[in-house]
Amino acid sequence: MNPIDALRTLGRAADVPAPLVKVLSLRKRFALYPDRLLPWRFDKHSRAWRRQRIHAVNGVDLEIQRGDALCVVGESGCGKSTLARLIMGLLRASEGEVHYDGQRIDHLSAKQWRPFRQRMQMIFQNPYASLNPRLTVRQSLEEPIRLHHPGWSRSRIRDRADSLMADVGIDLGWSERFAHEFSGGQRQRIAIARALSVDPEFVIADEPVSALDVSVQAQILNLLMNAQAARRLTYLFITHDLAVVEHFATRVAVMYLGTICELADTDTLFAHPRHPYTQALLAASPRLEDGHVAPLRLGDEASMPIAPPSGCVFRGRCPHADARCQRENPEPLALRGDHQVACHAVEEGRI
Ligand SMILES: Nc1ncnc2c1ncn2[C@@H]1O[C@H](COP(=O)(O)OP(=O)(O)OP(=O)(O)O)[C@@H](O)[C@H]1O
Repeated sequence: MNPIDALRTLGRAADVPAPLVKVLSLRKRFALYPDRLLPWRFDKHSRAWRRQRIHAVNGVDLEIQRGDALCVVGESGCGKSTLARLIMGLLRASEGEVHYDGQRIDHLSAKQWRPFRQRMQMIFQNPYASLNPRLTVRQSLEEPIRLHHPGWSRSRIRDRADSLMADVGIDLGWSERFAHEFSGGQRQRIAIARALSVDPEFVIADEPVSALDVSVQAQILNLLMNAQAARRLTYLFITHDLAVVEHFATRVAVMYLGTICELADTDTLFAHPRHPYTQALLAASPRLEDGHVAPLRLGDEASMPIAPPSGCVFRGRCPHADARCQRENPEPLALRGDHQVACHAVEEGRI
């Protein structure tokens, strides 16, 4: 049985509700030099010519249940945004599958994607990415409503835009202004209103507050949390800020070099992190000055997504790595409840 079929069987056997989003063995490789004809390099270890590619997402399995606020954390370049774009159909996967509400969506055409565009929306770090500078706020909000509800009257569309502005705290008197006339926080409110305008059920927010002042960040996070409660949304939330994770997430996936090394509900992850990388991340976070997690220094030999090493991708920086870690890629190990960790040292009880 191939690994994807094995995962499917596992999913059916478990007595849990069907996930809203399911990702199976997902991989995305980018050409390193897309403009070069021969992006090959001689690998002296395997004594073979290898095509140089960036392994941005390198075998991710993930389930998101309805009502989850799943935060994906990890350092810059570990593949968080690529994972989000693959799920949203903005990028084609090199391998693996994405399922939404029981239907496979990773291979659909643009036309087949259309109903999912209404159900799945994305909020970006830079709201300019989703706001057309030539449209007023009202036009920005009315455009997607009109597109997804072609039968609606002008007054109904207008009423919906008004109520969205009220929901996100944008004064109705400003509805004829353009995006550049607003502050960063207000622009993000408009981008959120635009994403919510089509009544999605699943929202991916890619670092939605990291470009904002700290004082504004909490307001936007509260807005997103209130929207989740009022509209029964499911979130995939990408961030590198652990304070945001603790405030916002119901579950956390920790990513390292294209793979998920640990996944748990938020309380468990902060109270009992098991993967050495998660422990290092938490130790580096100011909130843990009370010595809750022993500080852990990482080795320097960070691996590159261009040539991920054999075995565990974290082994070059891990103080617990041994010969098995060099050889074998660790599979996710189920601990208590929903807690999963991919680490040989944890599996063998060495840490
Ligand atoms: N279109 C692309 N072409 C080539 N390489 C890409 C492309 N998009 C992403 N990458 C590479 O893939 C890897 C993962 O990038 P990605 O943006 O997903 O990481 P990230 O964790 O979201 O980082 P950050 O937090 O800095 O946004 C990086 O090495 C990046 O340079």
